[in-house]
Amino acid sequence: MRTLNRIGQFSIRMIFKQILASEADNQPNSPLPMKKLSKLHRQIFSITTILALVTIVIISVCIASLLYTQGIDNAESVLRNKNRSVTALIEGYVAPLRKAVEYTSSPASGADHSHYREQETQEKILKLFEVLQNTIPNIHYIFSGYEDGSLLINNYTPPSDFNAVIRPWYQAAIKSHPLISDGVPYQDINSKKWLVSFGKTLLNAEKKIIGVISIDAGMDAIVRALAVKDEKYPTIYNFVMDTEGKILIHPDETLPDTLHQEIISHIPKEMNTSGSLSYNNGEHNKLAHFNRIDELGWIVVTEVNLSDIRQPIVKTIASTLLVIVLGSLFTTWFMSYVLSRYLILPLKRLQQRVQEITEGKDELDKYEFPNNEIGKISEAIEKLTEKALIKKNIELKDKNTLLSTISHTDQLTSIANRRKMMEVLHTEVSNYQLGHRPFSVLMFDIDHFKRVNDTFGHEVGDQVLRRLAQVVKATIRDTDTLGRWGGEEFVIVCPNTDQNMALSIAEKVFSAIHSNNFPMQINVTVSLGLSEFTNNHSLESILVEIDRKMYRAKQLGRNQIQT
Ligand SMILES: Nc1nc2c(ncn2[C@@H]2O[C@H](COP(=O)(O)OP(=O)(O)OP(=O)(O)O)[C@@H](O)[C@H]2O)c(=O)[nH]1
Repeated sequence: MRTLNRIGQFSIRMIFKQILASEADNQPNSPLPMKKLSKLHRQIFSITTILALVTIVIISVCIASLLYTQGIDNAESVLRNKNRSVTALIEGYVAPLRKAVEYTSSPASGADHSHYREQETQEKILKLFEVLQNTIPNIHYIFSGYEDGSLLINNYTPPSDFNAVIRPWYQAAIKSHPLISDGVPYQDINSKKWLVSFGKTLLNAEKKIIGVISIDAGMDAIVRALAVKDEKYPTIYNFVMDTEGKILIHPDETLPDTLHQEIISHIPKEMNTSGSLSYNNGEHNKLAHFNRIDELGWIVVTEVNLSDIRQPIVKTIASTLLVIVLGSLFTTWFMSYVLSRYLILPLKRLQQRVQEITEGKDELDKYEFPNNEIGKISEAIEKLTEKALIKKNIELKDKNTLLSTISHTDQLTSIANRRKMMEVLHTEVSNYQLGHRPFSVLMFDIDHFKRVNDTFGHEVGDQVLRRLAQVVKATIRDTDTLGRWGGEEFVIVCPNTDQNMALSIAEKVFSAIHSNNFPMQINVTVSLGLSEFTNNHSLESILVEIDRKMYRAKQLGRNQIQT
């Protein structure tokens, strides 16, 4: 049983492992590791497992009780059949003996026992005994005893003090008068063989008892019948007892005369009854079947240890339950697999893909949803989410671009504003520090711009600022950045540009401004300072330096470049 239990537990553990492992294996198109069970799967799995366990328990209890009842019924039927066959054999064995007793005791036999003292009668009786003994081979002795203590028997001379009247067979027959006595077992003094004796009273014409006729037969055949074993139930055991519960015949060598009161109390008193009973003989719980043969005063009992019956039943129950448990676990695993494959996996996949879409993953891995309602709904939801999100992403990107442009652009001139120019300057300083890439910074301010505003108005002033920005932007290289530093002040950042190249750019700017037609024919000039960034500079110091140079240009009469 223990081994069976261990095998059962091991198998159950293995199947549970398989069930959990199958979750990860069920992802044929899965690019993502799915080590954990999904919440939905866990819920479904626990519900199906609980249902399976409850079903297993209910089915197991039903099957176990059914198998147990059936096992006990089978054992009872085996006991009944065995008991019946032993009873029939005993009855068949003793029937001719009893018939012989009846015959020899009746006047119809031709032997008139009332004249047993006469020589002729004795000869007749002895002849009759001889014939019967030859006819029925089971007869060991056939003899008659008479009220005067004498004995009539072939081939035996009783001792001189022999008194038939006090012999047990004589007493038994007297006790049973007018019927044949019960079968009385006894051990023969000479052969030591166990014999059974049947006797009947002999009557004279006045119906007065004058003696007893007795037939003794060997019990070997009965003992052999009782000794028959059963392969299925090794402890099966037959015996014969009298109505007091005393064992008369059983298959052992000796005949114990122990009392079996515990059985007798269960056996009904009605004549010739049979049935089942269970009892404890002090050592074992027993199941038994009995058959009363009241004409013999015998009860034939066939008993077996209950443990003998229970053992095969328990084995059958255990193996049946193991099959049921394994079957149920396999069904649970299969249901889990099917649910996972066609219901939970697509939903989990949908959840991941929607998450990926919302997290902004550009390209989703290829995944084919199953061809069922869940698959179709999942596909539709995925597409819907994708569309909505792509639209939102585009809108957001546009807005971000716009925001970035606005935050880096000067509103009036549409060139870079001061914040943008600071970023450009920081980048150039970093590049310079990384690879000594030269760069130069130019700063210029419109001369007497206040007068423009004062003379032509602020609107014209704005137009001049816009035009100037256009002109300068068109003049410098694409790699150079022009920005409005503030008011009428502008900055140009020129990467890969040393002092000389910066001067030439400044001159080009000057020339472009001079040759340009500004609104209202205004003559626009600028004062410009420039510097190449060197190891001695920081961003702050170069800005201060070019500002000073620009100021000096103003001081020295404006419309000039200071390097
Ligand atoms: N129309 C217009 N005028 C501006 C703008 N920003 C600054 N200004 C004007 O630019 C003028 C600058 O004057 P100042 O700082 O005195 O310098 P300036 O008149 O150019 O003289 P110098 O720089 O010494 O040659 C002020 O009148 C400002 O109002 C702008 O965005 N639009």
